[in-house]
Amino acid sequence: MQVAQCVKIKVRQLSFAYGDHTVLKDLTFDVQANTVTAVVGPSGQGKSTLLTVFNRLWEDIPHARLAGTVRIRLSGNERDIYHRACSLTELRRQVGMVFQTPNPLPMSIYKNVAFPLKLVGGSTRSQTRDRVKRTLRQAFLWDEVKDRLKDDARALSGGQQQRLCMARALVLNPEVLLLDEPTSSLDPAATETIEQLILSLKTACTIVMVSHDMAQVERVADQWIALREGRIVAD
Ligand SMILES: Nc1ncnc2c1ncn2[C@@H]1O[C@H](COP(=O)(O)OP(=O)(O)OP(=O)(O)O)[C@@H](O)[C@H]1O
Repeated sequence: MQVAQCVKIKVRQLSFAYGDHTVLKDLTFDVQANTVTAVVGPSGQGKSTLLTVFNRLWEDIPHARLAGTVRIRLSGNERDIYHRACSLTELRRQVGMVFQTPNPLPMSIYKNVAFPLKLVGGSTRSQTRDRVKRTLRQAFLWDEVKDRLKDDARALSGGQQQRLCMARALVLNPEVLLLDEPTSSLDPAATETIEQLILSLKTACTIVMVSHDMAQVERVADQWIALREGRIVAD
């Protein structure tokens, strides 16, 4: 059966500047739902900046400004994420992010994944337990940590820490997952596991990832956006 494609993210005439340094210039593109889109290009071209546009993470940076529109289909409705009616808390729940260097919180493996649920509130202890277990399975980590859930998360290997961070981002069921060079600090085996994980997550969410590694992009991405001097180029 053919699954109808729908547009998840609609970017129109997006420009972005830090003070008088314009980093993104007049970008227009769509991201289809349940796909992996890679953002590629040389260093300093605005790839990480573009990711932060999708969850408004840049907004506290002094003198940073954005023009154009970014619409994301969330809970079935297309939303202008910069409209004042769009709640930042809700946006951040639905658009998760994982960074280049794994950043586990200084607490147990279990508590790392349970943390966002605790912040949001409303889950019983057994609901939290079930959700943490399900998410650790989804992040390909359960079998490796099920007997040491109370251990400090910082004792895990780099690859395990990154999968834990993916689990922490996934536990609230985000519709969009932003990954900023998620494997750049990992060895080839850990990288392969994360790539398998990314592919498996396509059924659950739409992924936008920054990568410097074109071989990786070929392996995991359905489309890519190449940035050069702030514009999209066709390579
Ligand atoms: N908070 C900030 N304030 C001012 N300028 C910034 C800020 N963050 C990034 N920049 C500048 O914006 C430009 C784009 O940075 P960005 O990190 O988005 O690029 P990138 O393509 O992700 O780079 P890399 O591949 O090296 O991570 C760079 O010139 C950078 O110095």
